Amino acid sequence: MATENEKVLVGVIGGSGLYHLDNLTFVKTVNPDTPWGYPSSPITICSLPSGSLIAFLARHGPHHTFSPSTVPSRANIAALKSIGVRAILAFSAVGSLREEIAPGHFAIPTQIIDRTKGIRPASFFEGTTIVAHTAFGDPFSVKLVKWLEGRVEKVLQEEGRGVVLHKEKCIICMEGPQFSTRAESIMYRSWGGDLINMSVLPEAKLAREAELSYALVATATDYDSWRPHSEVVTAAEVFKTLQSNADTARHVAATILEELCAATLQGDLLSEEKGSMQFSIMPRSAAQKEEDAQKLAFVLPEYFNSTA
Ligand SMILES: CSC[C@H]1O[C@H](OP(=O)(O)O)[C@H](O)[C@@H]1O
Ligand SMILES: Nc1ncnc2[nH]cnc12
Repeated sequence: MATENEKVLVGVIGGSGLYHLDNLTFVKTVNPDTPWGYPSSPITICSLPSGSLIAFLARHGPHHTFSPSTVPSRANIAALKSIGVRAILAFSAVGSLREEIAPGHFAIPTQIIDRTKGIRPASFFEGTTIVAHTAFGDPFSVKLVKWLEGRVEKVLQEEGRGVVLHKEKCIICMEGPQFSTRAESIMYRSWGGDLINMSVLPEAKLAREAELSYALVATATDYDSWRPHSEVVTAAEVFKTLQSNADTARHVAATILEELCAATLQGDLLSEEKGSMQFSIMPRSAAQKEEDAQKLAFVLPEYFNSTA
């Protein structure tokens, strides 16, 4: 029986350039076989100085072999939940759609515009006989975002490299793998987009379905392609800031994870998501297949009793 300290309540998802964390003691790796397959990388369990455990998962795999469209997000989220994770701190390399968000700056978005093309499985209920409609008006955990804003800003200020944190921003999630055209980039700005990436969806949707608190720390690598007299975004441009952003992200994680584990253990950050699916799942009918309920029990044991 795991003690409170041994529970892995916090998961970190690393994006492009962020394939490991620093200043943690390696405990073990686990690779849960979920009804949606294996996660993109084995999950590394590490301990913090207090003994609290965290789980780290590389979104694109340890050797970056999954493109944004092929990341097995259902397996990733289900695997994290299955080992006890309740709150996810995700990192992502993003393009900036605003002059004031310079490459090297960080942002914690509060809204998302979905420009993926429907080719990524985006629901645990997809392909089953069970229907659910999940609230997603606030796509990130409001409490976790608020909790992070002050802390991440403080770490960045103390670090002294002038990394600015932007708050209350809207992120466009595009399909990729190609970057946007100039016309698309300009259109996204007119829609109110501030940031752009290829990875926050369906990750955030699935975290919500799994009743996990989820927030994103977006690390700006480029200005995308909207600036009239500038070059368009290229991978080479992104790579210029990817490494230093990842170093800063590791520093942020190393500084706040201890307190994040404690807050998660106390349940302070989880109250919005916990129980949120109760009225999202359409009432049981005889037409719902038992095998589907068993599959969903892996990620939502609260509502589906597994008889497997
Ligand atoms: C390497 S540029 C495009 C790529 O970078 C971002 O990945 P992640 O969100 O995992 O950091 C972006 O979403 C694209 O997937
Ligand atoms: N400009 C951009 N568009 C989409 N995803 C990105 N990730 C980093 N920069 C990006």
